[in-house]
Amino acid sequence: MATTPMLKQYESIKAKVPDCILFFRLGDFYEMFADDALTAAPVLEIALTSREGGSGSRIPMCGVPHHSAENYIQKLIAAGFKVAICEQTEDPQQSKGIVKRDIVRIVSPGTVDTVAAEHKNNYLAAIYKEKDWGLAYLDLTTGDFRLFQTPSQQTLLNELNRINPAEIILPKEFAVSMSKALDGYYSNAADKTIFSSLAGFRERFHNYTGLLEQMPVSARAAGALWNYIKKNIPDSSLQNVIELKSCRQSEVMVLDRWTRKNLELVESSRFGDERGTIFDVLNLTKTAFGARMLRHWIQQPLLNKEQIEARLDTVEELTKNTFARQELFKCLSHVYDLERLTARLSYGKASPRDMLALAATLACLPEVRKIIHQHQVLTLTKYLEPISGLDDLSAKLLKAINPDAPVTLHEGNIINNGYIPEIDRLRAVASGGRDWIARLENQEREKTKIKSLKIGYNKVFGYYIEITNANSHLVPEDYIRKQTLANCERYITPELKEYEQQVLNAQEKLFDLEYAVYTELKDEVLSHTPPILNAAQAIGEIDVFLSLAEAAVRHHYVRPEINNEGTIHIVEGRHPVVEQVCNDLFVPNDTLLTSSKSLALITGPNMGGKSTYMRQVALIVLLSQVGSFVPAQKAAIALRDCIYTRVGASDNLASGQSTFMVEMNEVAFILQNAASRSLIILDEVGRGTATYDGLSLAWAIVEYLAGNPTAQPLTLFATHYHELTALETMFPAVFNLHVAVREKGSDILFLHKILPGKADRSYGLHVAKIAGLPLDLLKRAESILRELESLSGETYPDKATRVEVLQPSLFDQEEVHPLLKEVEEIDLDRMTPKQAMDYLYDLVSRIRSSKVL
Ligand SMILES: Nc1ncnc2c1ncn2[C@@H]1O[C@H](COP(=O)(O)OP(=O)(O)OP(=O)(O)O)[C@@H](O)[C@H]1O
Repeated sequence: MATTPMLKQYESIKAKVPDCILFFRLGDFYEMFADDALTAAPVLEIALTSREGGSGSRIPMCGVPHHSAENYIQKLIAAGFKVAICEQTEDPQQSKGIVKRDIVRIVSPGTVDTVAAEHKNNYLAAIYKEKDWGLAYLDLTTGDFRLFQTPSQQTLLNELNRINPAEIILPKEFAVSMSKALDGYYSNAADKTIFSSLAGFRERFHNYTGLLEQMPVSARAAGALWNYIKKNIPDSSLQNVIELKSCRQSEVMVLDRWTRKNLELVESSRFGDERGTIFDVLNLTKTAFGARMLRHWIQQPLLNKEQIEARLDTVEELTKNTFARQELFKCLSHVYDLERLTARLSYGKASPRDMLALAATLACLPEVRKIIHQHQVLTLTKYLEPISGLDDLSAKLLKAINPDAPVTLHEGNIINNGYIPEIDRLRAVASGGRDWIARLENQEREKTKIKSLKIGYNKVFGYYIEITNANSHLVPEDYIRKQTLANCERYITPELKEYEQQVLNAQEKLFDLEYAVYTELKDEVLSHTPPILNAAQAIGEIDVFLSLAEAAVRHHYVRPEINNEGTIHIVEGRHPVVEQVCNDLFVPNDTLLTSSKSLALITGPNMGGKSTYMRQVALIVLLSQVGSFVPAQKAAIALRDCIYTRVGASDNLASGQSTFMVEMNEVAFILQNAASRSLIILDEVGRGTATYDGLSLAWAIVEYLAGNPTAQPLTLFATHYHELTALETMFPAVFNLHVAVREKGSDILFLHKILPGKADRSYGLHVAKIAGLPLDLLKRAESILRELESLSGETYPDKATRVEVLQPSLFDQEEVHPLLKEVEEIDLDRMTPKQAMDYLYDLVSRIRSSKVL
């Protein structure tokens, strides 16, 4: 129990935020005490000390400097803590007794004002449930605020998965029932009252009454979200949040979370980040907000043909107008993150440098307009208006703010000379004062004949004259002694003090005036928030179009033709990501899916390229609906409402589901939701269970998809169950494709070419050989394979597949070539480098002349 008044004050404040680490402001530091200190010190890697807690006890303590607190706060947030910031709420010099302190802000993952990932949004989400599910999410660092409402919990989870919120608020009563579904998210159970007192929110968004009435459950979630922010960041004006948007499912393509994951749209399974994704290939944007917008576009392809064609028109024009594209790109590379700068301004966190960045960005807008005009980029003319009207503001800021302004606000040097006459005058007095002091120093040296006489300054005594003890006998009588040090004395004179007062007064007035002028400028910028955010939106879109056009040119993409006839016809299609790693070796493939031939069954060896092919088709369709050009020689794309994929094995052991269970869940979801305007990719469905169970399921799934006369989605189905190929003769919609391989002795060569008809075999054992399984094991596997095939042969729908297997053994031990033997026996340690080189030349020439190796 603390007994000092300060620690008592600490305890009473800490009691208000038991779930937070309390940053308690003491002078220039934020201190943490007791359990908070014990928890935070190791996370922040700072020293743990202790402080007198009264009655001889000591309390653990650690602290961080206030000017670098942001980094430490971020570290604690990243480690899963919430941080409450407690400031001194009165001037310590004016206060009697203990300084008043209070909590000014509670920082949690969804309410941080700085985020490291510039390409990603940082959403705070709230969920509410009545009959429907309501979702609202807001990125405080960009002002993006959206509503989403759906009757299906699965769809809600899907949307959550897409936006990947940093934090979720939900009413306490759902917290338990939702805990499994929200596993992996940072969630906060809140009191129901914050979901019901919506007056403040409704007042702020009174222009959106219609939307709020259409989406009443999401409106509640949005209101709760608003209340939560107002409570946790009471002094934020939130002026950067000006718009409320709705996310309507009917306007964008449905991509469930498995599809987004399987197609590696914005996050790859290999790296867990954007490397190796479709976003990575297309993202040539120059601005952070352009990159964030592209991320959204890729995850939300459009459904409306006119909108898609309009985007394609813009991309096409920019691919053709190379000069305009390059000029615009050059211009946008000087653009800073307008959305996040505006957000920082509205939190009162913007430094003069942020204002300069904003001004420099706005100063690029006339140039963008000029390029659009000069190069007659017709599809971009609609952006001219939103990027106009801010020139005066940027000119004013650039005139007002010193390009070398410091990060801090209270030490002057913010405002340029020549902007405000009074600032110039005060600055002249303050710096003239320094010249005057230098003159006085010389004058006093001459007068006293003390060469070492110095005039110095410190915060306690102000200006003083310092004289070493050796010269003390020369000190004039009018000097007033102020301080005695080991080898000198410090004096003042009335003249010095009088001038000091003038200088200090001028400096103080200067700093205050500079701060006031800066605040005025800041308020003026804030009053322009809506046009600035509109300009950001326009520049973001231009940036995305430039990026799509540049990617199209660099990677040789073509404009897809969008149709409503239900036909996907791709000539020489490529996988946009795999082709990047294969360079010129990628083998393009054709695709033709129509309403009468809607289900392609693809067989062929492991490693043949089946998955790559199916994903490539899905990605080409998706990119077309994003409004991007596509990797193909020609592409006619039937508009799709949704793409479903079930690719490869995945498990969700954390939620207690086995691999097979997850697979069946995903397939069930697809079958329940697929309709004629869906594209379905199924890769080796059924392989997670016993062979016959798997085969029967796969068979029945194909029948289900191909046999429905009213709703036949376009489907690509890859399988190792060769028996399924017989379905081609039973269902008119089904047709077989296979991946070509060439056999070369006991080896196989993957041609990665998709051809009509079925594959004759799987080559699984060949692939295992390539992977390096022991030869003895492979031989044994081969004999088991033959045995099994002869046993089960009669049950195969098509026996032809079996005959081919009866061929000479693949895995007989090969005779070792004499050259290899010779090389193996060389003793390299006994050779000089010259001998080794000669030997190598000889070896190469023998190999070249030999046909054997
Ligand atoms: N069209 C292509 N051109 C060049 N290389 C390709 C092509 N398609 C696939 N590949 C290469 O082959 C590898 C295997 O492809 P993929 O995973 O698609 O085979 P698969 O037939 O689905 O195999 P499995 O049946 O074992 O899942 C890929 O990693 C890629 O490097």
